[in-house]
Amino acid sequence: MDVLVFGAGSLGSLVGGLLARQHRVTLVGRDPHVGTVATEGLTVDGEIECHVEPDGVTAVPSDAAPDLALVTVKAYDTDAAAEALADADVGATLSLQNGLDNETVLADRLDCPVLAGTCTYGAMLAEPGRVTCTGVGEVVLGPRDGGESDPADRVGAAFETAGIETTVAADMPRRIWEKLAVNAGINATTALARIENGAVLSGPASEVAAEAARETARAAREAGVDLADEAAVDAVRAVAEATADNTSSMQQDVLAERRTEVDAINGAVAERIDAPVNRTLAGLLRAWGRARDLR
Ligand SMILES: NC(=O)C1=CN([C@@H]2O[C@H](COP(=O)(O)OP(=O)(O)OC[C@H]3O[C@@H](n4cnc5c(N)ncnc54)[C@H](OP(=O)(O)O)[C@@H]3O)[C@@H](O)[C@H]2O)C=CC1
Ligand SMILES: CC(C)(CO)C(=O)C(=O)O
Repeated sequence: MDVLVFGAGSLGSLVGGLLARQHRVTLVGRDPHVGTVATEGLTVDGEIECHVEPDGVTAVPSDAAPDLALVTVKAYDTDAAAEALADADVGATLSLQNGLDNETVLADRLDCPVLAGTCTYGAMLAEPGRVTCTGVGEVVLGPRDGGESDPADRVGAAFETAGIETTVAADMPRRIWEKLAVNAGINATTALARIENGAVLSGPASEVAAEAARETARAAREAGVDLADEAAVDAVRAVAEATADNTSSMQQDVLAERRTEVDAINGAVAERIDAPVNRTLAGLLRAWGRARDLR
């Protein structure tokens, strides 16, 4: 399969690097990283180790015709990704991003099937040309409106062939909302309180995280997706237990004074329903970002 990864930072470099063990891969990202990849190849280390030689470029080539475009930019860059891919002859697009509405933004602009995905692999770009796998997880992908499709089956098989743990699922809307509940519960809470993920399992942060997840479940049901409050809260607890020592991505962003994905997570819930906890979490993080001119 010919794969173009749009947004070769941490996750895109890891998944693109793993795919490059079996497929033709082009990483679209920033220099000096993609320049190093183009000249010296890409090293994956940490929980998976390999060295591969994908192409590395800073823009979508004008003659690009990939079977798959994998979108791994931060949620606030999805519009730009859609714009950059619009003129390419793409067979199918898959988002592995966190947050809501990424697939809708891509589908509105692109003339190809858009697949939804979730990913629990952990990745960190260590230096130009080297990405660290911080956790082996799973990719779940499928049609963005649910059900089955040939493109989803083909992409799932291509991921499996490359040794990526993959499930092709017929219920992506529910899975996307459940992942959103996890991120809504854990990310902003841990970023604002400066605590590790496990600290939402008990004590004062646990009710904040649980209520943010319940509100997300309510927004899911309003959108026609069957996600029970308790399922959302259980998902938060399961991920917080499994990642107890992790610093969430949003806390890492705050500590590094980078823009966060709060608009696509808590902000997306508060936009859809009256959700006081998500509204408050989003408001505080937006205020923090505004004070630092990050958006
Ligand atoms: N890292 C992880 O372990 C996981 C991440 N995710 C999700 O995956 C998504 C990506 O996360 P992550 O990989 O950590 O983010 P990164 O910021 O590391 O990667 C995104 C990369 O895309 C680049 N980029 C953005 N716009 C363009 C453009 N127009 N042209 C070329 N390159 C561009 C960014 O460059 P620049 O910063 O210079 O704009 C950055 O290098 C997020 O939604 C995240 O929540 C999900 C599961 C795990
Ligand atoms: C699952 C979790 C909360 C793990 O840290 C995550 O996705 C993130 O930090 O963005």
